[in-house]
Parts: sequence; C-alpha cells; structure tokens
Amino acid sequence: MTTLADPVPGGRPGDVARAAALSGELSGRGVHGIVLSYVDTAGIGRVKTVPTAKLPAVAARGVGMSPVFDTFLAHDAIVTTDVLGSPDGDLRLFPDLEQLVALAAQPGWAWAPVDRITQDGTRHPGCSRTVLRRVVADAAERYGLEFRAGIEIEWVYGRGDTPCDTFVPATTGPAYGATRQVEVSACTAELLAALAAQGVDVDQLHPEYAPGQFELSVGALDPVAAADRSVLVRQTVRAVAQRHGLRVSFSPAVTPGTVGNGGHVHLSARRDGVGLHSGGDRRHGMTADGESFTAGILARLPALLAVTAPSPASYLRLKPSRWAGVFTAWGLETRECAVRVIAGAAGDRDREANVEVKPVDLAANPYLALACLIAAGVDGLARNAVLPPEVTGDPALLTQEEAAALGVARLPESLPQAVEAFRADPVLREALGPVLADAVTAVREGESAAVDGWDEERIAAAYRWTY
Ligand SMILES: NC(=O)CC[C@H](N)C(=O)O
Repeated sequence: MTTLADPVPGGRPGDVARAAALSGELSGRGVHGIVLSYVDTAGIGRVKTVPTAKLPAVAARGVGMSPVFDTFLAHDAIVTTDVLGSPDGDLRLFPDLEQLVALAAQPGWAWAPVDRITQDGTRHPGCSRTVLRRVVADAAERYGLEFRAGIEIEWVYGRGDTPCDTFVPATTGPAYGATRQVEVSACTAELLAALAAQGVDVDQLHPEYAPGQFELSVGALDPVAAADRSVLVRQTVRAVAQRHGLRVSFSPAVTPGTVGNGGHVHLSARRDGVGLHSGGDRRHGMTADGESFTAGILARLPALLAVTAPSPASYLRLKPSRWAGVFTAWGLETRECAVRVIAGAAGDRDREANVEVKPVDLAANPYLALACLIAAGVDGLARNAVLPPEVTGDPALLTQEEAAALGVARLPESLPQAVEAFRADPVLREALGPVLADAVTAVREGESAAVDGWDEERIAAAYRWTY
C-alpha cells in the first residue's frame, strides 16, 4: 500500500525529453505560456504560469509555490493548523505532461494540472491530486477495483457590463427554453468548438432551470482525469464567455431562494472489467458489491458534505425540492434523492449504470470530493453494507413517520454541521490523511467564521464571483 511518505512514483522529476518535444511543438503553434493549475483546500483554482520555452526546466525541477495555500480561505485570508499555514517552506509544482493542452479560448496559452511535491521529492500531504491517486491505487490493490467518474458542470451567465457586485442574467427565456439557447448561441457554439479542440468529449450542453443557467456533461474518465477535466472545462467556459462579454459564476448559490449550481458526481466501479452496478441480483440490477458501494456513500453523506459542499454558499443551494438532493435517501433515477441510482438504457447497462451523487457543488475541490466519495464507497463494500428501502418521489413530502421508517433524514443545513460530522468520520479523515483532514476542518471553520451572522443575500453576494 502506498503512503504519503512514499517517494513520488513515475520517475519524476518529469520526463524532460517529452517536455522538450512538447515545448517545441507548442511554441510552433504560437503558445507562449503554460498555466500550471491546481485547486486548493477551499476549492479555489490557483495558478502559476511559465513561458513555453521553460517547460523542460519545469519538468526537471518543478516551479516553486508555497504550501500556505493549503489553508487559504476562498477570499484569501489564511488560517493555520499544527503544520500548515506558515509562511515558511516551499513546494515544487510538476505539470502532468499527459494532460497538457493548448487552450483554444485563450490563444497563446496552454494548461496543465500539477502535482505538488516537497523539495525532497516526496509527496506533499496537502496535494489533493496525489491523495486522489492514492485512494484509487489503494482500492485497486486491496479490492481489485477500478473507477470511472464524471462531474457535471452548472453555471450561470451574467452580463459582463454590470457592476461586479450585481448579477444580471444574460438570458431572459424560460428554463430549458429554446429562447435561451438562441440568446447565447454564439458563445455556446464557441464553447463546444473550444472543448472539441481540447479533446474534451462533451455529452450534452443545455439551458438549465435558473436565470442564465446552463449545464454541460462530459464522458466518464478515470477519477484523476475526471477531476482534471472539471477544472479544464471551467477554465474554458469562463474564457469563452469573456470573449463574448459575459461573466460566469459556478457558485452554488448565485441568487438565494432559487435553484443553484450543482456539480453532481457520477461514479461507477468495476472489477475485472465488469461493472458492479448492473447485471446483479440486487435492486435495479446492482450486484451485491455495487449495492454496498452505493450504501457506503449514502451512509457517510453528512460528513462528505464538508468536502463536497465546502462553502457557506453551498448551504443556500442545499434546500429541499430544488433537485440538489438534501436527504439521506436513494432512489432509481429520482431527482430529489441525494444518491440517484442510474440503471442505464437496456442493452448498454454494463457501460452506463452508475451512481450519481447530488449534494456536490463546484466550490468543492474535485480531487478531494472524488477521493472521499470513493473512500466512502469502498468502505461500504468492505463492510458489505446494504441499502435501506428506496425512495420514490420527493422525500421532502414524506411524513415524519414515513421518513423515519425509510431512514430518511435531512443532511446538514450548514457548514458547521457538516464539519462536525466530518470531524467524527474516521474513514474520510484516513482517506485524506491527517494533514489534509486537519486543513479541511480548519479551512471550513475559517470560512464559517468569516460569514458568521450574515444573511443569505450577503453570503450569496460574497461568493457570487469567487467560484
Ligand atoms: N438538472 C438538475 O438536476 C439540476 C440540478 C440543480 N441545479 C442542483 O443544484 O443540483
């Protein structure tokens, strides 16, 4: 089993010859700089950039960046833990050359996700990409599992010519409406072209429910690549919008009191090439292991929220009857259950069947969210966990007696409640490792304290353009 103290695998410092070839190729295509991208504990994308010609040197030695960002809050205040938050020390950012891509909507730039590695060349315990890779590797080693994941992306388009503290939706038409598709059609066409040029396999793009809201879904990938993709897609959505004079918000709650932006996670597990979510003798075709995996996620949802819904704004979105899934309930393709079992279309179930987790938003660090969801599922599988009765319809409409009989309870209604559950959850804490688990707790507590006593309108406004 790998541990956080292991030397970094894969022969890093990086593949210098490959970096030299890529640097030459990108320079020839007019790419002048490379965005080195990672996501911090608070869910904020942080970057450094280097000239394209420096890529071989960066592959060899990395680029320096302080570990202090592990305890940054979304608005850049810094909290501390026993080991993090100090201005001392440095890390090296190593780009993943396999994921390096020229950015179609930012001519002159390419993008790559990074691993953050200590000066001694060992894994940095705060590197969320490394932690996800370790959780996936552990599940493969101990249980022979492989995973596929996809993260849905929702956002709203605001008019770019309005003051920063306001939100004027860029569309006026009804939810899912044809008028909306026409209103931002030049922008969304360019978005599809940019994503295709970047090799992103888009499944669907459609106008969503809230004013100005759109949703995009992409094909499933291995978990680390799925998290990388979520970051790249958001960078692209924002860059294309800016070229069209539009502003983008991925915030969970752009306007309080209405439907928010989710980042639903689709997850499936396979063993020996065979999916666990179809072809079995349990409900809706689940195998026994598929049911246990799903039950493991359902059981840990209150604690998971500290990672999947990490912002004070997350709890403005997590309201009943808004398709965000705010009850400990599961059901077949039902939109109000936190865990939605997707059976897939007849004939293609082995490929399509998966578990969708709804109380996840795009303030979440996608690497941490996937690491914790996988760890919860694997723990369920290890314990042979079973699912309670399924729920049909909206769990918000159940009477107290009906809810109790089905084991349906409301998920945490605030970030402090989620943090309390996370603190008491040994499985999620172990998945993240002690350093990152403490960082998650400290950052969430700092984020909660920063908005203490604020009303919903003020919280929504504070985070509207942060994510
Ligand atoms: N189509 C949908 O499921 C909408 C999801 C919803 N916007 C959310 O907050 O999760």
